[in-house]
Amino acid sequence: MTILIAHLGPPGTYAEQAAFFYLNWLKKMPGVEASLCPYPTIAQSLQAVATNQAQLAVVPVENSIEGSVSMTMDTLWQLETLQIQLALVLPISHTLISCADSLERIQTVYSHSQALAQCQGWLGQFLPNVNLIPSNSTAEALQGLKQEVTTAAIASSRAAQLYNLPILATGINDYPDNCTRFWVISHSQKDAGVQISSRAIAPTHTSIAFSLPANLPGALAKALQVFAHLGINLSRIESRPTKRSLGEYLFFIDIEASATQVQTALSELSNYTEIIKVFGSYSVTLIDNF
Ligand SMILES: O=C(O)C(=O)C[C@]1(C(=O)O)C=C[C@@H](O)C=C1
Repeated sequence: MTILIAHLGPPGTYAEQAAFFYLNWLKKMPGVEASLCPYPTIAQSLQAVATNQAQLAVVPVENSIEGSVSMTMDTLWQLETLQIQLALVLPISHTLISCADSLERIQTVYSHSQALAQCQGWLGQFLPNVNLIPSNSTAEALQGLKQEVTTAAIASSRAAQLYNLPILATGINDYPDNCTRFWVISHSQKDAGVQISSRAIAPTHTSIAFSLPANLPGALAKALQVFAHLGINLSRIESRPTKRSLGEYLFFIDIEASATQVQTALSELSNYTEIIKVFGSYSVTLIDNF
């Protein structure tokens, strides 16, 4: 069987780069066949796994400059059956790609909203008067550049090469150590083979999310104290609207331990929460060979 890996497309996105790294890693295993499968949105990549069109999805979760990728968190909460297998950290270096012969000629810049935000200081300094237009992905933003010389896009130098487009400026992200964390996601019950391949490395992190039974003083503090009392470190906490009513939130938490190590904490946590979802335990790998 060929393992299909869903990712945000078209070819040339950072998500494809992370998925490609994982594909090469999987292919080193005897008898494993795998190929990449681009989808127009992050939500559709995750839905592809939930509906068994693909066995894995590689999706962005968090960026060191701009923070969480809300589409990933919201979709993971909504889809019941997904599980994180592995985290991949990809260094991100953005380039300005355009057929214009100088910055002065550029009127419009397209890119994924995360990439536009990661370069907002540079854009403010060098292209203060252009229209900034968000696209579904950095690679999608490259479509149409050859026809329209007053436009530019922010994407990777790899994407520029792939589509044979000229680079006008490199390293335009506002902070040089820019990196994005991706999750490799599988179906929770299926594809034991895929799960085992990622589990060869001992899990170091567990990601969960929960809602609270009522918006009362100390409700979140009581839930978090469970971890504090047991001496368990959290590496991230994010809130997202429940979408049920204004001011009501879901809390997404990354715990620095595997689910088996924090079993007591998770069962105690259920006393203070409404719904808890455990998204999985996994290890973190840095992609440094691109
Ligand atoms: O548009 C892409 O190339 C993506 O892979 C998406 C994405 C993101 O959603 O954060 C991934 C990495 C970068 O942070 C910029 C954009």
